[in-house]
Amino acid sequence: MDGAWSAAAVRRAEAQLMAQLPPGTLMQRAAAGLATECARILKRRNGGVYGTTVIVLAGPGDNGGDALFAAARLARRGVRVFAVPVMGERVHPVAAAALTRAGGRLVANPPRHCHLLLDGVLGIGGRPGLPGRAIDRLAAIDADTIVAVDVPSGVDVDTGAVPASAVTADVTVAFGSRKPCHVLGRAALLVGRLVLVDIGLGPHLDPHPAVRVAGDDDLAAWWHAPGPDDDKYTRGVVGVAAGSERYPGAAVLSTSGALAGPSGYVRYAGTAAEQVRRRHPEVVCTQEVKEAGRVQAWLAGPGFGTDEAALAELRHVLESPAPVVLDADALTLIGEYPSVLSQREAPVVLTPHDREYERLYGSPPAEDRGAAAAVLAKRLNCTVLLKGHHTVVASSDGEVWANPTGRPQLATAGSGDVLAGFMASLLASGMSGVRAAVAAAYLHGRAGGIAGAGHRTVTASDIAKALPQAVGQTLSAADTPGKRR
Ligand SMILES: NC(=O)C1=CN([C@@H]2O[C@H](COP(=O)(O)OP(=O)(O)OC[C@H]3O[C@@H](n4cnc5c(N)ncnc54)[C@H](OP(=O)(O)O)[C@@H]3O)[C@@H](O)[C@H]2O)[C@@H](O)CC1
Ligand SMILES: [K+]
Repeated sequence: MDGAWSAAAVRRAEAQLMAQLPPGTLMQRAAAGLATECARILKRRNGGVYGTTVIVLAGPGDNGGDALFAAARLARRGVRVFAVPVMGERVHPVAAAALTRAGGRLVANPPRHCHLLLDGVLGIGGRPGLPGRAIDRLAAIDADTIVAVDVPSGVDVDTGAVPASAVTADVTVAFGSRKPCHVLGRAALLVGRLVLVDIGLGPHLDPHPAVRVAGDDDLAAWWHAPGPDDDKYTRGVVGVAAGSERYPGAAVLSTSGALAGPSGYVRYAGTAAEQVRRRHPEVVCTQEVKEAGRVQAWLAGPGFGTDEAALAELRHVLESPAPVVLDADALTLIGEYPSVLSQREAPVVLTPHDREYERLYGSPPAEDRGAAAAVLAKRLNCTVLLKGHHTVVASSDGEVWANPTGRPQLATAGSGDVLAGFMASLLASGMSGVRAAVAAAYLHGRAGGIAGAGHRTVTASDIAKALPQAVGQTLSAADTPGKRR
């Protein structure tokens, strides 16, 4: 498991490491990594480094220091460097002197165009918002590529909120570890491509990051691969209570998601049985939840309706001792009748988008989306998957996960139905609520990437079809592909 560490946690690790090293070593490691990435970009876009133009927006702290030292390295390779102090004359004095010695210039008025702009205004010491001069300069300079140093300046580093002006980067070169702003909220949209430079901080970082980020190895370790003694029942039976006469497609799509998961058997209960049977002959269909027989996990909600019949079916699902995923209309019903959840002891995963969150919580999610998911999870004693361009999962005891695989193509009608069905299958196979939510978001995002490769347009059915390939790619990429049950 990887993660993102808060500014305070990074500073604690930095202090431990710095105590073992000569002064300035970490900044030189950071600057070397940054200069290497900049040179790579300049070479790719311009065929070479020599003769290109780089402008540095330099703030008053060490973030500006990193940028100036990196720019000095580039100046020594023949780059024309112009550094603009954006907080009066306050710049890192040693780094500024190094740049001048290397042939770079500190100027108030840089050229209007550059091949690469280095955003060294604010790093982990920055408060949200940009100094006025940085805003003016950003507006006046036409840069082919903007590279943010450590974080895009102006964002709230620890929450990913962007309450005021901030830099929009093409590439962010981060030192030592990810920070929450790289993976959460609107800030994550400003990061561009994230490049991590190892400066030796790893062994000194707290083992519990502020935000967790799953990878292929986690997914493979959590995945329940069938063993020789398994049958369709022991692999887990998943029940899907979804769809209605008006919205039969939701039933078809959520069963498609469930069929792509690791469980061995999918039951469908609802009024769209005919459509489900026609599309998926392997699904066993009944009209009502209480006729469905035993399952190891339920999904309730997609296309379900919010009338009395739907509420009665939801109550039947929640009476079951199996874990449940509640999605779409089930969330609206929970918002209206919160007491239906109060007797629940088995795990519940809720999958709200922002409007559904508001129905459940009473106000829209805060810009700190990790905290927003965590407060709802705590209040309702559930796992919460808060959908967005960077989906977040929170457990009721405050664990927060950011999904690294999402992409805008996933915002298509029915995509959430597929996600919810797939997640229910993971739960039925024996995964915990949090892991099922994290794994489902991860693989669904990857499936969206496969389905949308080459800028193809993507439908929810395409995502469902791509899920088995996403599972295959993820398990094959990991060191230990799936554990035996
Ligand atoms: N940690 C590590 O392991 C390593 C860290 N390294 C680097 O150090 C960076 C952190 O540097 P840092 O601590 O000097 O803080 P930084 O972000 O440059 O700015 C603080 C200054 O900005 C000011 N200021 C703040 N907000 C403002 C605002 N909104 N508008 C205007 N001004 C504002 C604030 O002034 P104040 O207002 O508080 O007087 C203060 O002077 C880190 O991101 C990384 O790049 C690497 O070199 C090596 C390893
Ligand atoms: K920055």
